Amino acid sequence: MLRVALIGCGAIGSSVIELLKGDASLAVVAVVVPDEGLAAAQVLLQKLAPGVQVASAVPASGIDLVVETAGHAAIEEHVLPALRRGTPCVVASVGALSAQGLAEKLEIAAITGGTQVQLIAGAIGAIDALAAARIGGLDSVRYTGRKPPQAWKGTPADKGHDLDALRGEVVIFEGSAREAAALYPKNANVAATVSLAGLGLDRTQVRLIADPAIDENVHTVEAEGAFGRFELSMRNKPLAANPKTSALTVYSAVRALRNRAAALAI
Ligand SMILES: NC(=O)C1=CN([C@@H]2O[C@H](COP(=O)(O)OP(=O)(O)OC[C@H]3O[C@@H](n4cnc5c(N)ncnc54)[C@H](OP(=O)(O)O)[C@@H]3O)[C@@H](O)[C@H]2O)C=CC1
Ligand SMILES: O=C([O-])CC(=O)C(=O)O
Repeated sequence: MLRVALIGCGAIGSSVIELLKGDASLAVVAVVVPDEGLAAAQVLLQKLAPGVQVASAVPASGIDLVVETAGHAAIEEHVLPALRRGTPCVVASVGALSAQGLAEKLEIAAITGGTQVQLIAGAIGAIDALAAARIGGLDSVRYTGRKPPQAWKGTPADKGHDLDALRGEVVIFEGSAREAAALYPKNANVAATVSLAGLGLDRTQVRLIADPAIDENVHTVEAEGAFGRFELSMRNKPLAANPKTSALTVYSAVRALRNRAAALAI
């Protein structure tokens, strides 16, 4: 049985706990939240997963696997120390790697601990195909993230647009994956994931769109290279608890955890 520490207990984290209930090969034994969120998390977890330890740091012992579902800041704060101690980590906030030097820090921490950090595919598919295509050489990769206006609230998109009054689609960002992930840390993790699997953070073109005509999170990837070309379009259902986040991200995290425990993984 793998003992899991979960960082973050919001929309993704609480759904992961629900899905892992009764799993014979994995048990969430600790949940890490910020100091100021400890009391609220304790109340929530008493109902959701009684007996789980609630803490403001990953316990230094008794943890076989860490999964981050918290946000960019949690990588420096919790993932790096866990890796240095030798605990493997699964990361959802892939956009954090848009900060200069963080990918290298993660690699060094994992090497120091003799372990591995895994970046999950999250809300997007075809990461395996893209990463394989990169080996033959890629010419161009374009990613478009299209979400309903409410998903862009609390982001820089608020400044230029009255999101409640949009009548048609608006391109709220156009630029590199690095800029997108840094400016939209809760909405452009997929941009970072696509870029890290493909042409890199600076050469991957990204467009982010607020579209009042949709109620799904629509992700499109167009890639071209020596392998040929592909176009992927995903229409993801958002989580009720957070319209910025697609439900598929939860399933992707659970898949990554179950694969760690499985004798045969796909
Ligand atoms: N790879 C992908 O495809 C996707 C990745 N994501 C990433 O997942 C993250 C979580 O998403 P979601 O669950 O919807 O977000 P929520 O805002 O619903 O939940 C975030 C949780 O993390 C906690 N938290 C925040 N900062 C820290 C920290 N430094 N240490 C520990 N806990 C922390 C929050 O606590 P409190 O409420 O007390 O602040 C809250 O419990 C997003 O921020 C995004 O980076 C999201 C969607 C897709
Ligand atoms: O969940 C999604 O649809 C994608 C998302 O928020 C992100 O890329 O950060």
